Amino acid sequence: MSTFRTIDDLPADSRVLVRLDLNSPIDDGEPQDNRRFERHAETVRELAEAGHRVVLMAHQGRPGRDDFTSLSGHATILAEHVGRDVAFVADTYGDEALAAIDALDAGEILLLENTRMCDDELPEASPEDKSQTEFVTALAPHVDAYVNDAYSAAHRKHASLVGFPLVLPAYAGRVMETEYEANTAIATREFDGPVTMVVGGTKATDVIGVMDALAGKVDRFLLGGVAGELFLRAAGHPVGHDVGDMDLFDEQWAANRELIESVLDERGDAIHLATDLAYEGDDGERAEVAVADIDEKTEGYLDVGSETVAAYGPPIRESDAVFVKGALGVFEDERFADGTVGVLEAIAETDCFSVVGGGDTSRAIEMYGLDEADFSHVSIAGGAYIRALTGESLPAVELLEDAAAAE
Ligand SMILES: Nc1ncnc2c1ncn2[C@@H]1O[C@H](COP(=O)(O)OP(=O)(O)O)[C@@H](O)[C@H]1O
Ligand SMILES: O=C(OP(=O)(O)O)[C@H](O)COP(=O)(O)O
Repeated sequence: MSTFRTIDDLPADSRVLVRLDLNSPIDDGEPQDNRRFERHAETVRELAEAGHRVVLMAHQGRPGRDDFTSLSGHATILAEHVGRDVAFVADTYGDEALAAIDALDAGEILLLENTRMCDDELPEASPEDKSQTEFVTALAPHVDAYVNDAYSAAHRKHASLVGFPLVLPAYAGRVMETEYEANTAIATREFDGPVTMVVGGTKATDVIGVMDALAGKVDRFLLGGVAGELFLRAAGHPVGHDVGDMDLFDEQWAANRELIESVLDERGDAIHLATDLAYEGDDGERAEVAVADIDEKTEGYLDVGSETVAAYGPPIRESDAVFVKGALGVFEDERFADGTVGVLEAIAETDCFSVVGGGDTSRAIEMYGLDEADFSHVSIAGGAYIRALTGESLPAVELLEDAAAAE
């Protein structure tokens, strides 16, 4: 269990500054509703119903990228989930923001503008340095307490995450509590039987490092997605090359080749690779090929094949714990969802401890009519989740623990 102070410990009638992670897919300039809104709404509603004055901070995208937008649309979506008005002010810590904070009544909710629109937020620096930025010194006197609910951003040393806990009493929100407990389970929990990790997705560079770090804790890895093809390539199969204007494989192969080869060499018996792959045939339908029959890379493979899906079922059913990071195929296209849905269905049928992580992968659960209740935890974190799996501590989480210990 964590040693946080939680929102249960807040003094009555507090003016609270709450850090959420509402970072979302942006389509046509508009944020798309997703699990992050639904989960954070619980913390926000509880604070407002308790009579606190609630000031929210969050980020969206990064300067220079297409997904770097204002949070005004986020306020609308969040309000629907909370069931209360969420006011928005297009300012981070200037006079307009401070006046709006001061004007809040008990139970009212205000969302400030994208924290990354303020220069003090982004460069990573120590909590001490961040606590002395104008962003933090301007906002802190206008509130009584700081609540961090943004577990999924807790690996970043940004002002809104690490600056405030040094100058305000700091508490964990409900999402922080539940994500922390479930995601650190693999580092702290002992399992009686085998532990399996399903590894896929596109961010191979992230997960291959995690596979190496978890080698002593995970009994078997079931591979698919981009990482799966890179391991097949290391095993001598001509797959895992970029076709056309793809940019998923070659760069990640160059960056990780040595690590992949050494993980395969040392832990080969624990690593299950696809024996067949799926691609788009000439008729536009799903086609499959046995890996052993692939002589040269001409196709872009978009899923593991049906023989592989069938082979991944038994190890999942025998497991005491299963952790998923990344999809086994391009599940957004129904033709290539078999691998991802197949492993999620196998997990849902067992009563093992299971965590499904990653914003993208977890979307497959509702897309294909699976029941979230059949998994122990569906995480809204990606980068923070895989760091936690290795036992790496997250700076913003550490500060909450320090705040509780110093009480
Ligand atoms: N073979 C593949 N080729 C291209 N994309 C893939 C492949 N397999 C899986 N994907 C994509 O990986 C995405 C999820 O990857 P990633 O971002 O690493 O995971 P998450 O967001 O769950 O943390 C999915 O949206 C899926 O379309
Ligand atoms: O969405 C996030 O991370 P994730 O994609 O790893 O889940 C967090 O909001 C962190 O965002 P960042 O990776 O732009 O710092």
